[in-house]
Amino acid sequence: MDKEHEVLLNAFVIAKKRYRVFYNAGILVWEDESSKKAKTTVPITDVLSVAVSKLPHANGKQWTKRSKAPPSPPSAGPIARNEAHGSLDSDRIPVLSGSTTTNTLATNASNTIPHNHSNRDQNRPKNLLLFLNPYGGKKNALALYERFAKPLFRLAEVDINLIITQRAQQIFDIVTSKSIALENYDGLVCCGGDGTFAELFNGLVTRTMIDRGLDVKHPPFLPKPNIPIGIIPAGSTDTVACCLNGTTDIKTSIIHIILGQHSGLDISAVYDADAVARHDEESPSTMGKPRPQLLKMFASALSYGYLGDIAYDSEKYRWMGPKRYDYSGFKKFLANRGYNAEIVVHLDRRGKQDPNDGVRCLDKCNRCKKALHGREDGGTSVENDDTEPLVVRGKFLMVSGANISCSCERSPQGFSPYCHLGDGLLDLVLVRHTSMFNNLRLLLTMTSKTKKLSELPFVEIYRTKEFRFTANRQPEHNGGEIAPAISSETMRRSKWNCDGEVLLDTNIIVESNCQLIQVFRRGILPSGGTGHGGSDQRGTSNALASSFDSQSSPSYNPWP
Ligand SMILES: Nc1ncnc2c1ncn2[C@@H]1O[C@H](COP(=O)(O)OP(=O)(O)OP(=O)(O)O)[C@@H](O)[C@H]1O
Repeated sequence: MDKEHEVLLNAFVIAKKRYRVFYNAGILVWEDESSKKAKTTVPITDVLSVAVSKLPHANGKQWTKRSKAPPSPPSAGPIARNEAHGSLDSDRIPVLSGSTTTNTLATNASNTIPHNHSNRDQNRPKNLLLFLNPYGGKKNALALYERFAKPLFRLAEVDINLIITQRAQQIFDIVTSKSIALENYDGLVCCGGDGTFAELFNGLVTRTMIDRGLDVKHPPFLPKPNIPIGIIPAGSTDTVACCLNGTTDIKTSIIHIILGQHSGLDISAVYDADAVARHDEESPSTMGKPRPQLLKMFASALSYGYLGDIAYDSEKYRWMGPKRYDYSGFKKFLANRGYNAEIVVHLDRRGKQDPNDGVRCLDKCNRCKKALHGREDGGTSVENDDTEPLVVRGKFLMVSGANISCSCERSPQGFSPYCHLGDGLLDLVLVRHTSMFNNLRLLLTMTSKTKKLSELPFVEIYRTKEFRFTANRQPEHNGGEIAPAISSETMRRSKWNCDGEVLLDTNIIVESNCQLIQVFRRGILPSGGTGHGGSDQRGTSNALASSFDSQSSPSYNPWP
């Protein structure tokens, strides 16, 4: 740093030690004068808010104290602050369980939200629509919001319109309701788990299809929404938040939302493979390739077999909270069920898409950057169909499509640690049905900090843009002959676990969509240095959460 350009901002004493704060070349520096090496630096762009303190310190120990109460939210206008509704939270918008909309939301372009953001000229979100799921995780999302999110949003003068959901699917219904003018918001945010986030982006992509006049059941393509979304983790697993930020720390996510940087996240779409077949048979002369029926989109993982069974079974025990996954997981582990299936996966002909290449998706990831601009590592367009199909058949304990690595607190390496957030590809993870002993190895590997699933001999991982899954079918009757009896064991089918929610359609096609949505986040820095997505190191978030009071101990959640 050039001393000449240093601007002293303040000097003060805490517990007989002298400190000074100065500004230099875009960096704020807090320095202990007795030991010039003891410095804390913050880029000016990372400062959330500046408050002038009129009360230096009453007892000589505390340096600053906010001199005034947090700014009261700006006057309401048509976005009513709901004291009138008896709400405890002045930002809260009440909704009934049957609601798909509410007349207190921004419903058309003229109902713009008044702002009072004189001290911010950066490109940060000024008003957000925030959906909170009070039902997921440990059912403490509202308490977490009140404790961590609300003060930070107030500090940063971000207007929040809060909707506390009253039922499942309500976020989807509200976001897809045309009567709400989403363009009046700088972002849509949810506070909940992976299922809540899934409702939000499924709703937003569907809304974008509706706005563009596309057929939402058989879309010719998935359009990119132009509004960023964010997640404040308050679920059971919080895999998405963990992969986006390198941590499930709630303050880190909130600060990333406030700072407003966003980047592209791949979204994988699940189509009904049977609906395609029927469509083809009915209209063989149809011009062009008929599109299969879109069932759902996912951001973390889609799993058939073991994890599908757990998702289905554990819903019955939701009252147990996150422990339900342990309980159902144990039951399904003992059952050791295998499922017959055929998977057709499209692989890069040149073998350049290696899911075990050791390259993690970190800050300024080259792979994701190139994918967005139509090129992947090999220098050719990802969109180019330079792939060949590989057919894999057998009996599987589990078949999973990982849209992201799926690393989380319970499973530090996730399904596939080198899966990228924005390269337009997903990792197909096939776990063969074997012995109970191998299942135990699988579980130990899944929860290990260092071991990877790819190291197990009964696990195969393929990187692909799409795959087709067909559960074992009853052989067709041949010329009136009676087909040989097939055991119920052979014909058994599982369910799909799609971002933690159950999907009942079995035969599906899965396709990744490169950076379909924009999410509030910053790149994850490699731990122990800087780098651009090229090293096999666990990342750490580069947010400033550590400067705030610490959250209650992180929950170590099971990993379905
Ligand atoms: N008010 C509500 N009542 C009942 N269900 C709700 C309500 N609001 C949202 N939901 C549903 O709750 C389900 C679970 O939410 P979510 O996935 O966020 O929590 P979780 O399953 O505990 O966490 P994770 O997915 O991270 O493991 C979602 O499918 C969502 O649709």
